[in-house]
Amino acid sequence: MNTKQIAAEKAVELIQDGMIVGLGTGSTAYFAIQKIGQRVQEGLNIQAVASSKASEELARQFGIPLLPFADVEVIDITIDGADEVDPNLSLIKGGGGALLREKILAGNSKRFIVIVDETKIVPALGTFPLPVEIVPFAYELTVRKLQALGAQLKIREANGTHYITDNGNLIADCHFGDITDPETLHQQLNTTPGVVDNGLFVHMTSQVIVGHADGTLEILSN
Ligand SMILES: O=C(CO)[C@H](O)[C@H](O)COP(=O)(O)O
Repeated sequence: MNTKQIAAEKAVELIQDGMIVGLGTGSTAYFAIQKIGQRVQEGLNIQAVASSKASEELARQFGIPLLPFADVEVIDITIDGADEVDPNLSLIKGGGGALLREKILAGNSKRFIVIVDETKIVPALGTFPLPVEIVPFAYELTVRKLQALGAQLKIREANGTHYITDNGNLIADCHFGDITDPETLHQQLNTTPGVVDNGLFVHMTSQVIVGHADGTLEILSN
């Protein structure tokens, strides 16, 4: 079992009968979705909501019952990966492009459990480029505003053209150097016209489950 899978399967132990479960996106979340599917086949009675079309598809493949968002008041637990985790358990997410829906799930969850391998634990956020979701309309202007905030950025591409999120938007992958005050940067970004949301998750994490290369697990919480 690899380190991502160890962390993912530990997180899935927290799921109990009757819960509404938020499904993250990415290669670590994949292992969680797979394990949830296995538990459902063994009789676990839950319903789930997905943070991306890809995870929705996986949930279907693994036989996990999905719930329309209109029917959800609150999610009991969301399990998701991250690109970086700092000592305050602030995160960079969105490497897989699903940051907006992931944040909606996390923000509507009683518990937001982050699953990572040890390489994601950093002293300060910012080595991984911060994904910022921006609307296609006048995106060149939005890019200039982001540059004025200090970003060196690239518009994400896939198959030789702009990468388009599940919400029909673009992603600007932004380097700001070390992000020592994620709360302020989050606010600056999300008050920039044209920005839909950004991949900083501040004061949202309940627990981080870290898989180490030697096979051990570590649980971080504030
Ligand atoms: O935020 C995400 C997707 O938008 C992922 O959780 C993040 O990119 C980590 O991915 P992985 O588990 O594949 O390393």
